[in-house]
Amino acid sequence: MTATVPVLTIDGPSGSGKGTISRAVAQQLGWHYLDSGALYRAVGVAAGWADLDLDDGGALVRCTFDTTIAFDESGDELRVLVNGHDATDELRTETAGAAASAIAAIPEVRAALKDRQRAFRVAPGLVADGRDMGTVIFPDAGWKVFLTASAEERADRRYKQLKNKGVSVTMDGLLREILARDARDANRAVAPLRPAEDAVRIDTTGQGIEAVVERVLALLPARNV
Ligand SMILES: Nc1ncnc2c1ncn2[C@@H]1O[C@H](COP(=O)(O)OP(=O)(O)OP(=O)(O)O)[C@@H](O)[C@H]1O
Ligand SMILES: Nc1ccn([C@H]2C[C@H](O)[C@@H](COP(=O)(O)O)O2)c(=O)n1
Repeated sequence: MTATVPVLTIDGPSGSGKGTISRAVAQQLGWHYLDSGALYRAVGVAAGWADLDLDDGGALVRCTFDTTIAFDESGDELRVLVNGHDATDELRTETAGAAASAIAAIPEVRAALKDRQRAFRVAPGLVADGRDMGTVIFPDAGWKVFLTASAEERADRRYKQLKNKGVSVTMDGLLREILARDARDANRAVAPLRPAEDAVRIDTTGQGIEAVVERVLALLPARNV
């Protein structure tokens, strides 16, 4: 019975630290981890490979059904295979993020990915990160967190992350992209980015990663629930 498997959801805007915090918390708990954004990014990348138009909703829905997405957790880093190809690095680009955000506004795409996300709810537990984990995918989750940080700090985090990878970017450009993605994710008609009513909101502006991990872990009364 999957509904009895405990779930912690961590939603929030781009760069709020969802992935970093979720992975660390899942590791400490020994739980599984769902990076739901990777599914939307994978469809975006597959659509790019097939040269699909991001305005062609029908083709994007078919692409969602046709795209195979597999997570390989055997190494140090989580690898994502899209249609059998390791697309991990391509998935993390700003282009893939923007495509994912556009595709994610199509209700049929969201519906097609629902069961794939719920299938991650496997014992001993799941930490799920995204935009609608607490509101739509796992509304019965035992713990819900909504992470935020100022747009400037999120752009700064992304700047440092990309610079470390040798990617040439500007702060102004990143800030613009973050604000545009926030607006698209929060204003779409279906499953918009917003905190669940019962989510604990944590503003991570000026807070280090370890402090945020501890705050999230402290929400779970017994850490081996
Ligand atoms: N509390 C924090 N303080 C400082 N840096 C952080 C913090 N949380 C995350 N970071 C850093 O910010 C960058 C972005 O974090 P992360 O990828 O986890 O964000 P995200 O919310 O999952 O973003 P996206 O939705 O775009 O995938 C990473 O380089 C990460 O190390
Ligand atoms: N649960 C989710 C997860 C992601 N998306 C969309 C919107 C995001 O801008 C894009 C990329 O997500 P990220 O990898 O940055 O977390 O995918 C969504 O609509 N719902």
